Amino acid sequence: MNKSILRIGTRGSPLALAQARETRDRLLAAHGWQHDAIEIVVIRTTGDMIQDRALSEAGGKGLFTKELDIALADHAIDLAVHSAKDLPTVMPDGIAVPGYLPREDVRDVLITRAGGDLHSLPQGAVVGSASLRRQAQVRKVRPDLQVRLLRGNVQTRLAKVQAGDFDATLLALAGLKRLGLGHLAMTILDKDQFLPAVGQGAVAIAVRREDDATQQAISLVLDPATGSALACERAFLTLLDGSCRTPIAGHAVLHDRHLDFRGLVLTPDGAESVETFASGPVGDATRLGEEAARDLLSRAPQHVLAAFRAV
Ligand SMILES: NCc1[nH]cc(CCC(=O)O)c1CC(=O)O
Repeated sequence: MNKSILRIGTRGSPLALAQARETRDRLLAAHGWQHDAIEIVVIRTTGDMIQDRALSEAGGKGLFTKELDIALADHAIDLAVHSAKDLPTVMPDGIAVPGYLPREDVRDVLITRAGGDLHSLPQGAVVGSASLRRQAQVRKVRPDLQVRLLRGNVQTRLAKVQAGDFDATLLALAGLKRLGLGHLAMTILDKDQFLPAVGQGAVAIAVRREDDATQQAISLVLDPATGSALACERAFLTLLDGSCRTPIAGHAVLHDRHLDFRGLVLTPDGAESVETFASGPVGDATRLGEEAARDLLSRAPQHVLAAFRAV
């Protein structure tokens, strides 16, 4: 056997490392390989170095993937593991995303010191989030709350709530579970009231487009149901999202061979929102997401879409 069969590239955050290890462990189990057949290579990205402003202002999602794309192209790694939520809709030339690990729970959770849901927070309480989608959905439910920028990895955000700098924050349940923090005190937010981000809870694997050997090797751990849901969600986002400056949510669920998709755009203050639904056979995943996006573009008022048109 070769000394190191596959090299997995990842960011160095605890969540990124957990996702890379899950990918490694699934590959080792699926192939019956020895532990040393896969090496994890940590790569620092521009997104990891920016802590002081919203990433949407600093240049968007590619900030978390660029250095990993370069490492793939340079043959420094064979696959890169990403949170699907942080993946740009268009990958650079030569890089492909053949699929995803089985999806974790897609829901958001609310973390507070006292426990409880958004309605239980006192008037004017301070909620921290870096996500325009979460900020807008919080303001929609509770316009009286103060929503402030809170960046950093999951542990940093939890610590800021614990320290009293913020009364609450919102996080993906998937990330907490993958970090082994699924037992923390939290309130799980209903998907109908708090629609997740496109790709939330899914781990994407990127490879060199021409690297058939690696694509063959990872095919054993990819989940087709997650792939179909993500094809629909990402088609929706691709037509709508020129930037990540617009609060946007979208989620597809597969029942048997049938996909149900729901999409949402909001104004940043949450005062207005437009929703869309699409449903059809799983083979039409991409078309369903595109149809949902066109429906929103045709029905949403001009000012709600202003951020899309600006780019
Ligand atoms: N933008 C950061 C990010 N990217 C993916 C996750 C969580 C894991 C997931 O959604 O799969 C998080 C943290 C969070 O939103 O709580």
